[in-house]
Amino acid sequence: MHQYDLYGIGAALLDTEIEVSDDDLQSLGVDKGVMTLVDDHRQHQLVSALSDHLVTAKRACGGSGANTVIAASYFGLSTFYSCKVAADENGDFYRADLADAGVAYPGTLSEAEPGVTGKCLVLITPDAERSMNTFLGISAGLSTAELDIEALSASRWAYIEGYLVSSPTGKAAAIELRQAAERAGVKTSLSLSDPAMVHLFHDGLREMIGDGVDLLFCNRDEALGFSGTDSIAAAAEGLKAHCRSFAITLGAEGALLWDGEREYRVAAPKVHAIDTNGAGDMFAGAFLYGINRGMSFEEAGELACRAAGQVVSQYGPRLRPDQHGELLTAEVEARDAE
Ligand SMILES: Nc1ncnc2c1ncn2[C@@H]1O[C@H](COP(=O)(O)OP(=O)(O)OP(=O)(O)O)[C@@H](O)[C@H]1O
Ligand SMILES: O=C(O)C(=O)C[C@H](O)[C@H](O)CO
Repeated sequence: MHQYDLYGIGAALLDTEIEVSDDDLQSLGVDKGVMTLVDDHRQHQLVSALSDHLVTAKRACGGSGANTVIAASYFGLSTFYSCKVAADENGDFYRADLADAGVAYPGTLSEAEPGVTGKCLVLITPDAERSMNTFLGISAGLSTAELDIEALSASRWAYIEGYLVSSPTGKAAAIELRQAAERAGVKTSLSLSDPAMVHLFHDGLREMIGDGVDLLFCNRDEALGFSGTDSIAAAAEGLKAHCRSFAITLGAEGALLWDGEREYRVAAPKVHAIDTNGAGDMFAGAFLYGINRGMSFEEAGELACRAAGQVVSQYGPRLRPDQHGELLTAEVEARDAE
């Protein structure tokens, strides 16, 4: 009997989203389409330069891994999340937001230390692309101290955010989590997170993956960068050496899935995309829900594409709680109609 369906780990970040033009990105010197680590000062500088463009006044706890685990929780999985916040207002907010979403967390999250909770400034261009400037704050010190091996051992699946590779202690925590999961017979999954992480920390990601995870998530650029090729077919072959199954997301073209035996292409619904922040995170959350509930890769991929299609049609990396239930109802109706 498993206490949790999904145990995740990642950086705890509060998101602020701002709509900008490509000219804004250029004049502010922001790299488009990737996550760049910045200090507090640079983040403030960007926010004040763009304060009249603000699109999300509402704070929500983000960070890629949290977006995934919260989505999985709203779909109906029992979830646990390891992360680190500071003893500040954002830290209190983050803890409350996780609890509201029904996500359990380790005791260490309640013993927050002095410092600053991490923040992510997400700049959205008219082509719906997201360019992120992240100040990790106290999340840079996320470490094995935030792991709860008992909770992990009582879980069905583990999910590791690849962004952790940028912090030496975060990477060590990710590796220990994977190894503990392997010892306890918990299935392992990991997201390569961002093309910049693949480019800057390729070897670190290899260490985090070890002899291979059960399920690897990545997008097109991450797959190509990780495999050092410019063809998706070749990248897919290359990835098979590092995992027992994968889901490669392909933006508006949906996803390429491999369940260890067969490959499947799943189409994305036609939507008007305005903000792709968190699209990959939602895909992973919905997909993990699906396979936890016994769906085939193809069925889980269809649900994940529908859910991610909804996320890119609205601002912010998360859906409202009720939207998860609506997606599941639509899923059942679509299957009944087949
Ligand atoms: N324009 C779009 N139209 C429909 N669905 C989309 C679109 N863009 C993304 N999606 C959905 O989101 C999923 C993930 O998108 P993508 O491959 O761009 O991942 P990503 O780059 O990791 O996203 P992000 O890093 O911004 O979270 C896709 O598989 C698809 O289901
Ligand atoms: O868009 C992505 O790839 C993300 O991972 C989303 C961000 O990490 C997250 O919302 C930032 O807090």
